[in-house]
Amino acid sequence: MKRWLIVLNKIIETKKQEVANLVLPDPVQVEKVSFLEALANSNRMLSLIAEVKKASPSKGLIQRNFNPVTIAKAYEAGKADALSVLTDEQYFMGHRAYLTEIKQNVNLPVLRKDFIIDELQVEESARIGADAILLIGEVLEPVHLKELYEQAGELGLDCLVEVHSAETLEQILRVLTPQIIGVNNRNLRTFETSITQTKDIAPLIPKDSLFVSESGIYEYKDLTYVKEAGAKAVLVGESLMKQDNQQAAIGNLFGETSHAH
Ligand SMILES: O=P(O)(O)OC[C@@H](O)[C@@H](O)c1c[nH]c2ccccc12
Repeated sequence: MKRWLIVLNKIIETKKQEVANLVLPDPVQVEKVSFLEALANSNRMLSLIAEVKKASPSKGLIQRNFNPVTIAKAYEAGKADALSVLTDEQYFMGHRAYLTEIKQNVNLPVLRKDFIIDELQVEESARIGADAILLIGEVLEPVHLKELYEQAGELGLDCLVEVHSAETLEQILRVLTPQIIGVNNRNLRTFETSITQTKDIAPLIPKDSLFVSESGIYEYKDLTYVKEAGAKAVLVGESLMKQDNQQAAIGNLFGETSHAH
């Protein structure tokens, strides 16, 4: 078996251990900002969730001199609508402290990007200052996903419900109509990435759900492709992170003339 095929299973094993050892931090005092509203009210052709991501299992180290707050501020200056912050330590070199520090320094709503499998992590997300969490359809049983979704709602957190395949989305829609649905263009088991996934799944997205296209978006023509397919927002990490200046990187992606150097 190819090594990458077992990465997702390994990540979930790690998460189970983390949950078993999890000590809930004291809640931080930060201002809540609506993730959903920020995405619904963008001035751009597509709303942008810009991701603070140091490394990943598929790409390795993306940015060497990584300072999460500096990046988040540059994304804010570049007029991102929301941020996604990786908090997984072992596979993405993230940290929950990064999310808290960003919330203390930036006014954009922040999504906690991690592999959430347990109620305790939802509570933790609220305490560290997240405005939203990611729930992954390929990782959670639909009924459990719905429970976590409802718990998040009670804590004032929005959920980005992510799916890769049509089958997963169909199963989820039997029990829940998420307000925000993300199609991950990357298959988390093979790492194969193609934005055609967004177009293929688009007909299944309920009309009242905000449709996000995630991963593998590199240039302006990718934006027009997913917009054409019906997406209202994009989640972009690597292509912004690998450039020197994240503010300019947003301008480059959207084809705006940027004077930032
Ligand atoms: O770096 P990219 O290809 O622009 O992708 C960003 C984001 O979609 C990706 O990091 C992601 C989507 N779903 C995930 C689930 C877990 C970890 C990471 C992810």
